[in-house]
This record gives sequence, C-alpha cells and structure tokens, in this order.
Amino acid sequence: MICVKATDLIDVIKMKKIVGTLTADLTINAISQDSRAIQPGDLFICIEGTQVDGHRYVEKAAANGASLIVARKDIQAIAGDVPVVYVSDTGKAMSLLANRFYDYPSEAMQVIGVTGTNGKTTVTYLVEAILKGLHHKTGLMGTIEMHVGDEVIKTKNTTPDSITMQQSLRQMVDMETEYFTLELSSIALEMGRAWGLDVDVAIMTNLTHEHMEFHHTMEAYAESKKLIFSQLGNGRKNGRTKTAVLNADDETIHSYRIATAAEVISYSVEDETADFFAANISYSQTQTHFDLIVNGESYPVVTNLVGLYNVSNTLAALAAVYATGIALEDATKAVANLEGVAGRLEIVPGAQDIGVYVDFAHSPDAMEKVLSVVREFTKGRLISVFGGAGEREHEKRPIMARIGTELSDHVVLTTDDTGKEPQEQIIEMMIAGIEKDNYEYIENREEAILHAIAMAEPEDTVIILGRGHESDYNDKGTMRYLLDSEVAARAIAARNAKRSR
Ligand SMILES: CC(=O)N[C@H]1[C@@H](OP(=O)(O)OP(=O)(O)OC[C@H]2O[C@@H](n3ccc(=O)[nH]c3=O)[C@H](O)[C@@H]2O)O[C@H](CO)[C@@H](O)[C@@H]1O[C@H](C)C(=O)N[C@@H](C)C(=O)N[C@H](CCC(=O)O)C(=O)O
Ligand SMILES: Nc1ncnc2c1ncn2[C@@H]1O[C@H](COP(=O)(O)OP(=O)(O)OP(=O)(O)O)[C@@H](O)[C@H]1O
Repeated sequence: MICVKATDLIDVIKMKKIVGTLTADLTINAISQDSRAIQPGDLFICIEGTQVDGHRYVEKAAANGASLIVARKDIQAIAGDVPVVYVSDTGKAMSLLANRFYDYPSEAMQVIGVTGTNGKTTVTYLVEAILKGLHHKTGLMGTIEMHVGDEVIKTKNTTPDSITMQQSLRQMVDMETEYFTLELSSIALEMGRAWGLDVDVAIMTNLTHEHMEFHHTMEAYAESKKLIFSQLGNGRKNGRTKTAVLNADDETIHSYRIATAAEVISYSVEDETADFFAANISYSQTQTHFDLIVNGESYPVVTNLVGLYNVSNTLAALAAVYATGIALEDATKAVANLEGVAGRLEIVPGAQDIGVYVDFAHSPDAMEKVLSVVREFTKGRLISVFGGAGEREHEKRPIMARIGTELSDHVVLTTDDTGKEPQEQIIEMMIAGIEKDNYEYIENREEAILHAIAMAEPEDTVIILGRGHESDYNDKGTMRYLLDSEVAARAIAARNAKRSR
C-alpha cells in the first residue's frame, strides 16, 4: 500500500494558503476527487465538473474521514477541523499530486502522447503494434480501452482523470512496461488531467472543427492542444515534452512549432521536404503501400490500414517510435502487425458481392476523408448511413449532411446518439445543409442499416458512419444502441440468404 507524507505531497503544488494545522507526521493513504470513495486518512480534492461542483461534497468527505482537503473556493465553513490547502487550479494540482503520490511513473517509461482532432486512437494502436511487434512491453490508454499488462480495461473517457492515469501508470511500471502510448484529448489537457506528465514524444495529427461546446472558439481549442507541446521541462511541477511530431500537411503546424521548445519532427504525404515523407502511395480495399523517405533513405511500408489519411497516421507513429530510438528498418516492418482498429474503416465480413464498412467519422473532416477514400475503390454506388449526435455542436450537422450527400451516391439519414435532444430537431438541421435529393430518412438506426445493405447492388459499398466501436450504451442513458457492425452482419446474412434463394 502506498502511503506518502502530506507535507511531501503538497510540496509539489503551488499553494495560495493553508488553513488549519498540517502536522509533520500526517500521512496520506489515497487521494480522491470523489467524496464517496474517501476513507479515513485520505486526501480529498475538489474538482469542478460541468455537472456538479466537487466543492459541494467537502462535508461528506470530512465525515468520511478525509485528513486533508485541496480546494479552490472557500470551504472553511464546511471543512470542520480538516486542514485545507487552497490552490488556483485544482485540476492541475490533482495531476501534480497524483504524479507525486504514485512516484512519477511516467519518468520510468517512454511516453508517447497523441493529440489532434482525428487519428488519435489509430496512431496509438499503430505505435503499440509496432513496439509489440519488436517485443517491447507496452501500455495504452484511449477512447476504446486501456491496456495494462495483459489486462484490457474499457474506458469512459479518451483521457482519464489524472488519479486513474497515474495509478495505472504505476501498475505499468511495476510490470516493467517500457513504452506507454496515450490519447490526449483537448478537454483533458484543458482540465489538467495530463499536467506534469513526462512526455518523450507528443504528436499533433491535425486540427479541425470539434468540441466547440467545450472550447467555444477554434483559437481556444488550438491553445488547449498546445499545452502538451509547451511543457518546459523545468522540474516535476511542469512536466516536459522532449520531441514534437507535427503534421506538415496541417496548416496549424507553424503555430505548434512556435509553441514548443521540443525538437520537432515533421511528417507529410505532400511535402517532400518534411522529415518523414511518404512517396509512391497506393492502396486497395485492404492494404496501403508506400515508401517512407527519411534523410534520403527509402523504407518500404505495408499497412492494413487503408487510405491517404492512414498514411499520415502511420507516418506519425513511425516518427514517434523513431524519436524513442527504434531503428526505422525494424519499425517499418512491424507496421503490418496492426490488423485494424475496431470501428475505424472496419470491414464487416461476409458480404459476397458488396463492401460493407463501419467507421467512427463524426466530424466534417473525418467524414470527408473517409468517404473520399472509399469512393476511390468503389466500382458501384457508395451508400452511406449516418445521423448527427445530440446536444452538441449544432453547426457541424448541416456540414456533415452536405459532405455525406456530395460524396455518396445515396444517403440513409438516421439517428445517432441523441442524448436528451429531440431527434426531429437534429435531423431538421442536417437536412437544411443538403443540396441534393439523393437521400432518405429512416429514424431507427437498425432499420436504416438493414435497408442500406438490402438495397445495395453488386459492387456497391455501404458505409455506416458515426458510432464506430461504440455500442449499447449512451452517456445520457436515454437510448440504447446495438453495435453497428453486429447489425450490419445480420443484414449481410439476410441479404446473402435472399440472394441464394
Ligand atoms: C463533465 C465531466 O468532465 N465529467 C467527468 C467527471 O465526471 P463526474 O461525474 O465525476 O463529474 P461531476 O459529476 O461533474 O462531478 C464533479 C466532481 O464532484 C465529485 N463528486 C460528485 C458527486 C459526489 O457525491 N461526490 C463527489 O465528490 C466528482 O467525483 C467530481 O470530482 O469525472 C469523470 C472521471 O474523471 C469523467 O469520466 C467525467 O467525464 C465525462 C464522462 C465526460 O463525458 N467528459 C467529457 C467532457 C470528456 O472529458 N471528453 C474528453 C474528450 C472526448 C473526445 O475526444 O471525444 C475525454 O477525454 O473523454
Ligand atoms: N489522420 C486523420 N485525418 C482525418 N480523419 C481521420 C484521420 N484518422 C482517422 N480519421 C477519421 O476519424 C475517425 C476517428 O479516428 P480515430 O478514432 O483514430 O480518431 P480520434 O482522434 O481518436 O477520434 P475521437 O477523438 O473522436 O475519439 C476515423 O474513423 C476516420 O473516419
């Protein structure tokens, strides 16, 4: 069991004041942001969520036996005799405390963090597959799951809270994990979940319209992502980032170059002056081939991920592992180890005469990229099925509907995760963006998928967008969905049966 002296712990945070007496021999058994989990001898830290404010639960934490409380707002009236440390940002403070509590596990591994609007999950899986293929011990954290040793743990967030993160990193270090790759969402960076992390390589994939419900402006969104590149490395209170891997095909690269003091490796599928450049790109429905050009040397690469954007993702992963000291001769061969990523241009098998895919595209850029790729290898018609998510980013709905109808021959509009928003309102906004008449609307997602696959003719492709790997849960608990790939498999079986009659 970990037990840390309270004075050693708070030494790592920038405090404004302490109210109450902190005895020199006070030790802390656990730190938690949840009053319900507090036990005698624990430290409770108040986090302001978007739903509720953790400062409200101080009384409960004190009643449960908290020995120390960290807060931003004045909570003296409800803290009783428990000493309170005041800070200006409890999100950052929690991360620094968790780093210290678990004894800086990120310093004991090579850490590769991936940020950007699209491609984070894919790049982390590529990095993991390359390193595993070269027999290294790896850990991973992201939207789909967390890999700690051989354990696979489902995740709620793209980037978990800092206590969960540091606790898992400690477990990884204790298992002698050498490399750790994680997705860094802009929201997490802004909330300080990765504050103080010792990052060997930070990757920026791209920046397009997303998460405006949280950041409100593109400038604020871009700034949040810079936080991981601007870590200065002056001690454990700040964390540090040693190498920045930046996408030269994204126009934001210049601002990220300016923001970082780290060494930069650029990558590109267009600009041959980039440090990592992909030449002679070709792809089929199942594989992509290209030559990686670095310092005038050429390395052939074969990946099971399809399309130009996945060449970009592969370049990012290769540049990152190279920055940690892996030889490119080895890394490029290990790329083919990744069979695919769940819900990312995932082929639904079984269809004899048509192609069926499930993809997680839920932003205008992702949708444009993936439909353009599928368009290229589709001989017949391209039929897309998608809806719009509820409660957030109204402005992207008409844009996605327009892109979908422009790049597909036929669209079946349907329901996505509506949350508490009425579906009629979402679909109205989507239809407002459509300039063609190549669409129909089937509200029930399952029926929409069944219909699209039943209507497909030989050589057509059906692609179901938006939910990818996400299945039978909904954050708001208002509607349950099946896994798109399972519904599609059922539709394919029905189609095959009908055709064989
Ligand atoms: C709004 C928000 O950010 N909520 C996060 C928060 O959930 P929560 O339910 O604990 O927060 P809350 O209800 O607002 O409570 C605030 C505080 O009060 C405390 N509390 C609450 C009740 C109580 O009785 N006692 C108590 O102490 C809570 O423990 C918390 O510290 O803390 C949880 C654990 O860290 C997170 O999983 C959860 O993320 C939710 C699920 C979420 O959806 N967050 C989104 C905004 C998010 O972070 N998304 C990004 C980007 C995703 C992407 O790229 O697409 C991500 O990284 O996932
Ligand atoms: N480099 C890229 N550029 C543009 N679109 C991409 C790129 N890589 C993947 N995509 C698209 O984005 C979708 C999501 O990919 P991925 O899960 O790797 O990204 P992500 O950044 O983790 O997404 P999220 O933050 O939404 O979980 C894919 O299904 C694909 O449609």
